[in-house]
Amino acid sequence: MISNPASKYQAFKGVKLTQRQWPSNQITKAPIWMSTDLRDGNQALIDPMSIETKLRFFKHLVAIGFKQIEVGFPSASDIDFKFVRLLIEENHIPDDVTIEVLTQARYELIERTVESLRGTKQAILHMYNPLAPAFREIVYKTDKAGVKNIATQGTKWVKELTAKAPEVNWTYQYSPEVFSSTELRFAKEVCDAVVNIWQPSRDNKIIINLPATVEMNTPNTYADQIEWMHTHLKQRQHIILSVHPHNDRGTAVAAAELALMAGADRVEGCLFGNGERTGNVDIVTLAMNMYTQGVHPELDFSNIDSVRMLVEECNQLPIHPRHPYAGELVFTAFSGSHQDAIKKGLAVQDKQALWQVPYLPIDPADLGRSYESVVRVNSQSGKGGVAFLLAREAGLELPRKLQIEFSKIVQTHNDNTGKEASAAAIIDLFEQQYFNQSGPFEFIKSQISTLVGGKQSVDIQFKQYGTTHKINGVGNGPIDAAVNAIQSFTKQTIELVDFHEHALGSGSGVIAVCYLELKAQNNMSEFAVAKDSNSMTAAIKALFNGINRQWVEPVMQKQA
Ligand SMILES: CC(=O)SCCNC(=O)CCNC(=O)[C@H](O)C(C)(C)COP(=O)(O)OP(=O)(O)OC[C@H]1O[C@@H](n2cnc3c(N)ncnc32)[C@H](O)[C@@H]1OP(=O)(O)O
Ligand SMILES: CC(C)C(=O)C(=O)O
Repeated sequence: MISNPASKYQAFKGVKLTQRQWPSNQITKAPIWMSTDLRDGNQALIDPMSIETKLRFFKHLVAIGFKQIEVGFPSASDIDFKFVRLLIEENHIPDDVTIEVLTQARYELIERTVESLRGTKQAILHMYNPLAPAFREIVYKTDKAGVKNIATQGTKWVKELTAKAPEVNWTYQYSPEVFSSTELRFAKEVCDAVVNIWQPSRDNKIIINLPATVEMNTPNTYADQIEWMHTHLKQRQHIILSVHPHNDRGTAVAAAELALMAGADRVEGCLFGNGERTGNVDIVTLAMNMYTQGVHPELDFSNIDSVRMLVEECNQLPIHPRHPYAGELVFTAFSGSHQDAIKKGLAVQDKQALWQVPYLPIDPADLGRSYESVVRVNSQSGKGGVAFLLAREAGLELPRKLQIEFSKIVQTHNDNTGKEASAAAIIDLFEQQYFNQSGPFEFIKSQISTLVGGKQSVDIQFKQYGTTHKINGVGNGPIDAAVNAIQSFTKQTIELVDFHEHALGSGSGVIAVCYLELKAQNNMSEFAVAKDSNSMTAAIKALFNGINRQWVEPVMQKQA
């Protein structure tokens, strides 16, 4: 990089609008979408698509709901010519879909383009030529009149040659290529001249497409340019005003959105932003942005993963895991505070109509994504995420203090491995730590009976270091009775701080999970957990798991 970029690059000068309207406007309906995946997208691929791949992609675009699809540049490539013929001859184009093809403003190319479309019901013939100063001077070695003449002469040829194929209902589209860096008054002059030659009407509008062939400045500048054209073009009522933003500065989506606010009726782009250099505007993001504002985009991305897989296969290019709405990781929170907020948000979401889950701008289910990947746990995660996974994957509803206790265990595990802990690994850790707590005591069975006067008596059979013992205790309730029995055997005080239980499963397979908060030797509390088909047995088993934990841990600490 150079120390003074101004010696090499100049700031782009936008149009001066004093009364701009677009900042106060809102997008309230879907635009006309045009997918150029099979043309602009295809021309930017390392290996352009075969006819079979194009057909597969085309069918998917139709299924998504595109009504206008640019299918190629038939005068340039034999594959594209054959593909257009195949679409027409094998009847692949639904009545409500119009195919579009691109051509340069050269007689023989327009002629071949018209030939490719013979016999179709309707078609958009799209002609382009660049108008911008650098192109005039460097590429065409001509002046404004020279490039204007290419546009007007080309339009006359289009008119003449399409008239020879009257079976087709023709729509003409003209693109002043590199509009984004063309003098606005000149772009208008050329577009007005083209419109004047074509003679559109209310029933047969012309498409004037204003490409940001190279994105030159902040999106508000493009919006100003579009609003200026929208308010200055002659015969605006006979024009469909279209935009075609590229993403050189990474702001194509914003540019398209502001352009719609500025008066554009139509957007050309590609799925996931494929296309020349940094790509065309990403129609998926644009559409889903509208959806999250309550405006239906009239495109169906309710199975976003299938669209992503199709596009990856056809383009042979990967889609970034953080790509908006579609990336593998976009609904995943690793960090503790995000997980906590998502967990709380999802817990109350069922009770309300409006989507309001913190950190998730859209319900993954609307895109056919599950909640499975919403929370993943690594060393950045907190108790919320761990508890969320245990609840979702194992049905375990941990009391808050146990969430804190167990998340420290998970944290240590993750710090040691330095890796993400899968849901299965977390469940395994929980099982080892709480359900399968080994130690000197092994619960065998228990029996509870009610004494005269209402007190509870419990008989417990267990092993200690392999020797079977039978004990009895009496208390105000079965757990109290069991605590008394164990205390008199171990000669240690067991202090029960809190008790939680919940059912797990349903029908005849339902079991109880019991969580006991016990006061530990260090005066801190510690949890003991167990499950059983009988809820009281679960509680007594939990007591044994608890004394095993308290017994074993000091020994383990000594060994360590
Ligand atoms: C921004 C965009 O995406 S535009 C679309 C770009 N896509 C493509 O180019 C893919 C398909 N294109 C091709 O395969 C080829 O360009 C073809 C077959 C159409 C033409 O190939 P060639 O005849 O070899 O010409 P080439 O593409 O090199 O074009 C250069 C010539 O066409 C002229 N030209 C370029 N664009 C246009 C245009 N839109 N209208 C009229 N003339 C044009 C140039 O001035 C140049 O003329 P010159 O030879 O007198 O200097
Ligand atoms: C042909 C035009 C619309 C184009 O692809 C561009 O300018 O990027």
